Amino acid sequence: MVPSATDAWTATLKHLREEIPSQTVENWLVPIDPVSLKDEDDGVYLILEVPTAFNAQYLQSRFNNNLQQAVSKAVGQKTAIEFRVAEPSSQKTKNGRASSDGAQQRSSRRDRSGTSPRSETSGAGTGMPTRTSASESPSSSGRVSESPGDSRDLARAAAHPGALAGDGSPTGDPRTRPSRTQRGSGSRGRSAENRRPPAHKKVNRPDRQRSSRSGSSSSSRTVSTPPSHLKASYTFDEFIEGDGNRLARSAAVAVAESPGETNYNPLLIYGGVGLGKTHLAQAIANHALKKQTTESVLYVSSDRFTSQFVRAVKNNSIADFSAYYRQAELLIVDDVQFFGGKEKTQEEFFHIFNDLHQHGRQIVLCADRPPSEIDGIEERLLSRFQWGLSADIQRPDLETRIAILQRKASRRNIDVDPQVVELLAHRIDSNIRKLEGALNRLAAIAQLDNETLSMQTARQLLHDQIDDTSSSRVECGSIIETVADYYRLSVDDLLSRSRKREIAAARQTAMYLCRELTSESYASIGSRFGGRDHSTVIHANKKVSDRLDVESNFRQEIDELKRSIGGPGM
Ligand SMILES: Nc1ncnc2c1ncn2[C@@H]1O[C@H](COP(=O)(O)OP(=O)(O)OP(=O)(O)O)[C@@H](O)[C@H]1O
Repeated sequence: MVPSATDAWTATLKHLREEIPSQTVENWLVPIDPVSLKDEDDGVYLILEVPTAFNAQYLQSRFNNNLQQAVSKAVGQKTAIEFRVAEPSSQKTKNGRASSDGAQQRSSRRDRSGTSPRSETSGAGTGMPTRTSASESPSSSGRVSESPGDSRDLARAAAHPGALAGDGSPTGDPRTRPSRTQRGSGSRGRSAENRRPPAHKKVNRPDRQRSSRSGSSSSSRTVSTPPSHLKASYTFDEFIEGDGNRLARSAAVAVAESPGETNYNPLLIYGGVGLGKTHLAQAIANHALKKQTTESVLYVSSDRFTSQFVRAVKNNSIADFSAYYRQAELLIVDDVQFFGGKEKTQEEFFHIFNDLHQHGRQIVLCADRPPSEIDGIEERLLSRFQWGLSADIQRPDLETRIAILQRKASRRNIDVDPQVVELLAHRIDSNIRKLEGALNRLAAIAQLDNETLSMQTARQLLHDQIDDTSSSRVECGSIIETVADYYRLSVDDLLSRSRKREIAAARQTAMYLCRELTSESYASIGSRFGGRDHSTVIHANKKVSDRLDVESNFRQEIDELKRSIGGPGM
């Protein structure tokens, strides 16, 4: 006769409190829910529900023996532990704290032994069986079904002070961290850690053993719900390739296929606002998780990383924080420019970066500008950002913008006239998010009116959009003045018939900006430029769009001009 799961767990906690620092018990063990205690043919099992896959891994790697001994003592006979990861709906927040965290963790384990997930191995030094189990059955590939953690992992790790304090070296220490599952049999290893192979070549590191992260020989598995805050739609398939993003995209695919094994480590993706950096970064994560090319992925924004770090400092739980990130096999940090000026956060990130990099873990970074232009980042960190591959994403050309719009429209079942797509793509060329927003708005209006998207509705929308976002309505007159001033020309020059190269170029720029920043039609803009025909304005618009696609200096000029002009979205 075995006791109830609750009684067994209460007694277990009592025993554990004698061996493990109380703060650690509070942080890592008290949140566990005893689900059931089963007396089965092959032994007794205590099934424990943990908030995240990370908790299960951590407990296994740190307290395997203590847990087994304490549980067996509490139950009065040899008892194995089975971890289950709570469904998100049943996940609780400790102390009523809302758990919304940006970090995300997923781990996967391969059942290299081919044994059933229920087969146990002896816990080290105890002779006791241990298993981490799940509600899923193993995949047919033989990989033991895997556990994407949820986004709350670090919140729990970092928000629970002292989880590691005083109980040994942090799990993040590479010397104590369990190594990774062996991927293949051969190890054509590099002889020196710092020797870098040519791009795309796989790096086989002798030090990269892929054994169970838990550090035990257990064929255990941990399963939880799918990653909650990676956008499922952010995949490579949904990312339209164009000249402006080809390099970044193919590097991202290479990294997702073989995290840590290409020369692109770190992979830094940079580019202007709304051009698809996050999409690409999350596509790496989604692909790696789907194809199981890695065992754990952490995706976090630099802001969240910073706030977690600050909280960890406050709670005296830096070791938790550090251990958490050092567990990642693929770490993606978005918007690293926001590390600027945050010295302590940078220092912590520097050490995490070094540790991960040294151990062949993949790092992906996103920034809204090239590393050399990121202010307030220490030189040593900046140079690491540029260690692997820096790939920029440029504004998509017209064809790419059209293809993106068509894809987005078809995914949302929006019936849209190709002419409307083209109109949108012409009008909004600097930010895909804006482009998508305009399409969505058009679709919503069309749905309300129960009609397909017509050119008229589209024009109206674009007109509205400019009015909505504009705090001060931009006039063609002020655009012409600003552009003339910027290029050290006179307004008369711009309005003249002069074909001098610099004047013609400035005039086209001014026409383009009039079209972009005001709601005026081509014809009306033409009339403002000394009574020119609307086809001249269309031509100017095209010329400028083409230059924007290929000339980065010119893009900067346009950005500066837009800032000087002010108006919508500036
Ligand atoms: N090449 C592309 N193909 C399909 N969709 C794209 C592409 N580029 C961007 N998008 C879409 O544009 C939107 C904005 O992209 P995303 O958030 O990745 O931009 P970002 O560069 O990270 O922006 P920010 O600098 O504001 O963080 C997303 O919905 C994304 O799917």
